[in-house]
Amino acid sequence: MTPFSPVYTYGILCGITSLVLLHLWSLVRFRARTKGLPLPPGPRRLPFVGNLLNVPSSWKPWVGFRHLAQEYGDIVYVEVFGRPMLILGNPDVMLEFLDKRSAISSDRVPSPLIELTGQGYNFAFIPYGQWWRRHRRAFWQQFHPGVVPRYYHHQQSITRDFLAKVLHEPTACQELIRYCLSAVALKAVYNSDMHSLADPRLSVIEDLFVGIREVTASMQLLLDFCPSLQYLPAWTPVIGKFLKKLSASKAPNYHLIETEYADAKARVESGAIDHSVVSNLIQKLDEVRNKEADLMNEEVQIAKGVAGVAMEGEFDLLVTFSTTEGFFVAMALHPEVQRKAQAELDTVVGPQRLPDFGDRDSLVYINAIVKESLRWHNVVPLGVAHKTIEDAELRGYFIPRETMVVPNVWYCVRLIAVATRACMHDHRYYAEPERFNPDRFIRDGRLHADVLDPSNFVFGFGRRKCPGRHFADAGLFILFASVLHVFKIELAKDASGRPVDVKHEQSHGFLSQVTFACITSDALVLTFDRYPENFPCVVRPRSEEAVALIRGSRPREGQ
Ligand code: HEM
Repeated sequence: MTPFSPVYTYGILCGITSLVLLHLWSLVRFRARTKGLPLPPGPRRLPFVGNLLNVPSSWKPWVGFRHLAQEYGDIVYVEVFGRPMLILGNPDVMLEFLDKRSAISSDRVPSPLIELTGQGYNFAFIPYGQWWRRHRRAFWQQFHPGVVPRYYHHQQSITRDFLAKVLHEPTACQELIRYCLSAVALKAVYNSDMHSLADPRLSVIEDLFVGIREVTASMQLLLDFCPSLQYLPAWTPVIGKFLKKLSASKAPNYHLIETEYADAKARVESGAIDHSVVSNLIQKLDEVRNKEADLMNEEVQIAKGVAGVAMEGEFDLLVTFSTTEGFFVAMALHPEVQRKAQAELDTVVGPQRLPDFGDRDSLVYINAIVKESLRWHNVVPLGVAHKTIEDAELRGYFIPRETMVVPNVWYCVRLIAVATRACMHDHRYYAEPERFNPDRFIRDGRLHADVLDPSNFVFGFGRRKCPGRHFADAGLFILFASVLHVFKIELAKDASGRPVDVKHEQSHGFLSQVTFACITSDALVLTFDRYPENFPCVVRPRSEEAVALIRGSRPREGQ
């Protein structure tokens, strides 16, 4: 058969006709699905790659997404390699689609990143369905608002231990924050103690962070849209190095979960009684022990996974850590906020004791600082993407099933937190969001219900909303109140004794950490890093009474 033979030509024509018919047929089917509704507005799509070139892949993609929103509106539709994506840029539309209609918008986009970072056990990334529901239920039973007070004691005593350690070693403040949060999680989840920075589990946790810190939104999108890239060899420029770093987290991750679970199980089986998350889960296994073996195996898997997520689902710890780090930087940059907080603490708590959870309702300004910290340094600027499970209509637009939904939380939090929703349209407020200003949440000496709460956005949406939020919020409260009660947080000094000039920034990763440019007096940029060794804050005790208070506070159990 030559290239010009009739059979050859006929074959080609048949092929082209079939492709055209297939395309027309899928168009007709798509039209039938849309019921005449248009897709949401968005940039023009190119053949095959779609909007690949329009999806922001540069520094801080949430800024790029905001530009798309400014051009196309609150609901922007793009497609990359035929896969649909919706970008929501307005708080009302986020709540409408992801909260109120969460029955259809709570799926996850399968991503190669999950296995690559050793997060296969993490139900945060499991598709919406029965398996996810069983994990979520088991997790919620250990972390709903009714049971979180069970952990207050650990959160409080480990925070006090943190104060003593910072007093002793103020230059290690940043590492001690990581220690404090990891120790609380370890105690609450496995009833296991962590006593110092030398604990080897801390470096395991640090290794976990290495992988996730590498995940930028653009890399995530690239891998999500072209999963086969994960099989590229390690020597491949850029992607190979990225993949290698990700996989460094995998082994330590599983090791930590398995070892801690086995230790906790041995304790439970020896009859020791504690109320840690994992022992509660193991005790619950008794309910299914005599039923089918498969069911039992599944329940063990769920218990391990739930404990693993609560302990170091690398995401949670890093988010809480970055929020706390942002708080320290905010305090150093805003001494007036510190003074106000300390005046409140002096009045409500007084110099004779440290704050505790019983003070929470009276510490209005501290509560506002917690809210403002969550808003100001918004660690998950694009939330965690959801996916739709069926075709939907949103404000007159057709949203196809399997659309990835990205809420640009950074944009909405930056805008709304200045005051009420109406202020989103008020240009006078647009300059304000960069300022750390807890007063924006207070009216007449109380937290004001009309001011939109950042928790409604930074913890995500609907059925996927962060189930660890009450635990995280309690931990942030006790840590911030205790630190401010006894310490002054100041900017570090340069060699000539002048405070370094610090500019707060957000890193461009999926989890956006605190970065800062420290500028010396001769205007030389010292550091501009995501995780600099040079924490630009110095922490010192407020007074001799504060030192006595820290030293006299109750030591932790087991010490
Ligand atoms: C400041 C601290 C925290 C922030 C800002 C935060 C934020 C988030 C966000 C944005 C999501 C995704 C929600 C969505 O898909 O719409 C999430 C999910 C999740 N978070 Fe948190 N989180 C924090 C702390 C924690 C802590 C301490 C824990 C564990 C004790 C935790 C456990 C989880 C879990 C298990 C999920 C997955 C939920 C699911 O997919 O069903 N988080 N979090």
